[in-house]
Amino acid sequence: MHLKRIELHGFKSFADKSVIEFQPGITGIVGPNGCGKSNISDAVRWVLGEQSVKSLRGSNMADVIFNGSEDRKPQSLAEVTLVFDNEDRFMNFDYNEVEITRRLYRQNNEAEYLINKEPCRLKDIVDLIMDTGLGRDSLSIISQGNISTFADSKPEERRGMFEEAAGVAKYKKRKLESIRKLERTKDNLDRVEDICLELEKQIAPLKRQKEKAEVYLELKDQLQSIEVSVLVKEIENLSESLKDLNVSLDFLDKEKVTIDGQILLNEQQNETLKKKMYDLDQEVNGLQGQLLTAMNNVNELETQKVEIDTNRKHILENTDKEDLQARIAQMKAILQDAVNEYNDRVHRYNETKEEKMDLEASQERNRNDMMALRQNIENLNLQLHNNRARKEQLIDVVENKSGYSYGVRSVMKARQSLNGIIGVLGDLLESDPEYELALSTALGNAVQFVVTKTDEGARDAIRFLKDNKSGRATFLPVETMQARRIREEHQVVCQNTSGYLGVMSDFVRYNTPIDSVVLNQLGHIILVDTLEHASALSRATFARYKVVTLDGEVVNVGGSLTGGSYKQQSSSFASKRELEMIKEVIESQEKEMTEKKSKLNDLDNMAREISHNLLQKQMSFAKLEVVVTNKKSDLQVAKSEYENLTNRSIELSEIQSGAQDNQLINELNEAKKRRDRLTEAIQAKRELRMSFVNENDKIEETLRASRSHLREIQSDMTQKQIEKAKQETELSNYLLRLNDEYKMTYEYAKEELATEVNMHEAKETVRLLRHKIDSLGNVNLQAIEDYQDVSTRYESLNTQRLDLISAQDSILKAIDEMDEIMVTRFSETFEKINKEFNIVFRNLFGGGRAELRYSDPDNILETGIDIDVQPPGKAVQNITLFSGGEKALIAISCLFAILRVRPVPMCILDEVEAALDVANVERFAKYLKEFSSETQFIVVTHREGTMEECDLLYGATMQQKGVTKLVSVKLKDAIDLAQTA
Ligand SMILES: Nc1ncnc2c1ncn2[C@@H]1O[C@H](COP(=O)(O)OP(=O)(O)OP(=O)(O)O)[C@@H](O)[C@H]1O
Repeated sequence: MHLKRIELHGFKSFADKSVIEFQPGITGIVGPNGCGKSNISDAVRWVLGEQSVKSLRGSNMADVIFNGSEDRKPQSLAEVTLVFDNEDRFMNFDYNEVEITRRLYRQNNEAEYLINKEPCRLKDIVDLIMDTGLGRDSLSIISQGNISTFADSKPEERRGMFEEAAGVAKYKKRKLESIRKLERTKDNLDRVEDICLELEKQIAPLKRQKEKAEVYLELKDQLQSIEVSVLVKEIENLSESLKDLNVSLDFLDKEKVTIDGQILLNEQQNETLKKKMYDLDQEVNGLQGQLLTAMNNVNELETQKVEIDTNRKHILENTDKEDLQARIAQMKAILQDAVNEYNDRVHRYNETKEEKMDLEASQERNRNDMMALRQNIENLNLQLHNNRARKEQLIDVVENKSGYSYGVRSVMKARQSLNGIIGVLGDLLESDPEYELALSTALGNAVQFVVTKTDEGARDAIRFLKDNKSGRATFLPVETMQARRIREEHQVVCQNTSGYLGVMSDFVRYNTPIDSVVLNQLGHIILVDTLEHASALSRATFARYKVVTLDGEVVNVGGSLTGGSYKQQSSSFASKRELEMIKEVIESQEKEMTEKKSKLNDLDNMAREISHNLLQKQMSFAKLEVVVTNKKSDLQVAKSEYENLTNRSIELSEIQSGAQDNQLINELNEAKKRRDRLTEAIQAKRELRMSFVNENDKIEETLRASRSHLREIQSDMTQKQIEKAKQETELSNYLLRLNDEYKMTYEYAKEELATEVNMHEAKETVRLLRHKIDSLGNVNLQAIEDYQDVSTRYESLNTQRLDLISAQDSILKAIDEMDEIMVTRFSETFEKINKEFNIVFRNLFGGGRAELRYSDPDNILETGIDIDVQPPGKAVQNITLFSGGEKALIAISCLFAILRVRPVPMCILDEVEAALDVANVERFAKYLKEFSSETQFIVVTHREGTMEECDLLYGATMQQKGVTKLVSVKLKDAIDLAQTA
């Protein structure tokens, strides 16, 4: 068996589909670093089932898929196929050629495995190659890394290689499977034993319960056969008795209804009588009330009569009629006086009240006026204060020239000592307010120019400023200043231009003779109304003149424009005018203030007067209130006395005429008649009521008899109903027992089972049976069934348990056998390899000796492998103590020793000889050659010595960046290629 070819597509740097053909013997793969040589051994390893991404030099499995290069996009799938020649059936597979394929998709990380293009599982591939020596731990793929770590590995890590060589891997795998099976069997056995134990615990009590239940059922059968008959008989007897009871109850019920009716009738009669008696009582009460009133009336009238008689006698004896009339007349006059006085005081009272209210209103008005006036004065005061402050500011500007420059102020201060100073131009000129802004604009800085009479005066002043370091100023000497004017032709143009108002010098007034100065400064400046007109006029006069507007905008000579808003009106003309104005305002405000203060004084005096008057009025009003009350009471006394006297006069007249007497006697007779009528009516009603009382007594008698009879009937009925309820309960209990205990109806029991029994004996038997059943205690009828179930289950599980024990024994036996085989095979192979190792070592090292050792000789199944070597001329040392090259050579010795004992069909050696010196490389290559008749070698190498022994050489290149391409090369080219590495 040998590897015929590898087909790669999308695997690592093999982006394109590549087919690498191999043949028996040694195939060398050479090429520069990083060109993808080792990716070939990765590909073989991957197809043979490698699952460790670390072994494949990646961080996850998708790293094996071509992930793109500068010019190539990544691939979505990696696929590698190994094609083996199997004509010798070395692989246990009945085909001459065996293709093993592995694929991996990037998108879902899904893997696919195929054997001869048929999908299969990874396990199938692993099983297929298991006995071929191509397994994971075999020597089929050995890299430089394996070689260098061989020496430094722990003894246990080296064991895999020896196991593979001894062919114990499959036993190991089987043993592992057996152990797993054993564990599963043990688990099952434990589970079954647990259940058995549980069931054993249940069986004994269940058996006891079952036996008890069977006794119970037996007794229950006996009981049923007797008790059913007893119950049927009882039910029959009770049914008969209940029938009789129902008949008696019906009869009693009817009788009760009759008596109830009678009682109801009597009660209604009684009620009617009572109602009548009640009505009569009400009527009698009413009549008695009337009688009482009538009797009182009679008494009163009789008393009056006695009083009248006594009074008449007294009056007639004591009263003088003429004297009475004189007193009435006198009293009438007093009364009239009292009325007049009262009315007079009331009138005065009302008048005073109105005056008081008027005064209060005046006081309120006065208060409000004063308050308003005070507020007014305060406001005026504030304005005055502000205006005075502003006046001070303006005086400072206008009179103290604070707005002027230091030089101008110095000159003006010293004007008396200087020669011919007329004044500051701004102070000398005046204009109407509407032209002030324009004038100020027209003058500009010239407003501060100092006008002198002569040139000499100006020079003197300049000298003065200079000498005293008092600033600078500009001087306009009247004597030398030249007038400047608008040319005539331009004057014509101006007059024909709209908005033209005149030449600025025409809009100023001045008292001193300074014509030349005024014309010099203003005679050539034109005044117009608006900026538009100013621009038009400037254009019309070729921008020769300065044109100003009323708002202070300017079109300068040459045509430039100046304008905008002023922060505040600050021209000296305006200040002067404002100062005059503010002085007038202050004067008028001061006058107004004096007037207002005097008015406030008047109001204050008035307030005092009102307060005084109001106090007077309040006091008068309080006095009058008392007087009116007194007068009113005097009037009432006089009135009452007058009325008494007039009443007495009328009374006297009536007594004398006798009218009063006759009327009283008539009234008394009428009252007596009424009293007698009422007494008769009351008597009649009382008699009628008596007859009702007698009738009522009779009905009550009947009622008492009826109620007593009714009570007897009710008591009888209650007895019978209790008896009936008792029997019904018994009956339903019997029926229930039939139903509950024997699951049958009364009809069924009577028809099918009941027999004639001696009730006494039967009841005794029932009692005894029941006693026996009760003494059984709790009975679990389910136990019979449960016992059956549990014991059947127990038997089945017990059988399973025995089967599992026997299976466990078999597995243990098989494991022991496998262990035995593995120990034998391993130790035999180990001994052979050990022998060969010594020989190969001596050949490669040119002498010395080497030995393999078990690290744990007592446990051959798990022992690690230690190596002791003694190169020629050196002491025995452990492998870890040698140089890199020596370690590699020892590892290679071991490799060849294993190959001698257990040749593998194919072996990939990836730069294993890289660390050897030239002489050792040659020895290594010779060994390869020696083994190549039995083993196919694929050698990734950079070493010439190795290349020389190769039967076929491939050069790996990356003509396209990042993509590996393999081409067949001659030895010379191969050496060149390796040298570019
Ligand atoms: N998934 C991948 N896609 C594309 N290129 C990959 C992928 N995995 C590895 N490579 C490339 O493979 C190259 C390494 O290949 P390899 O290790 O086989 O080189 P080498 O010829 O054995 O080098 P040396 O002689 O140095 O051992 C690197 O260039 C790496 O970029």
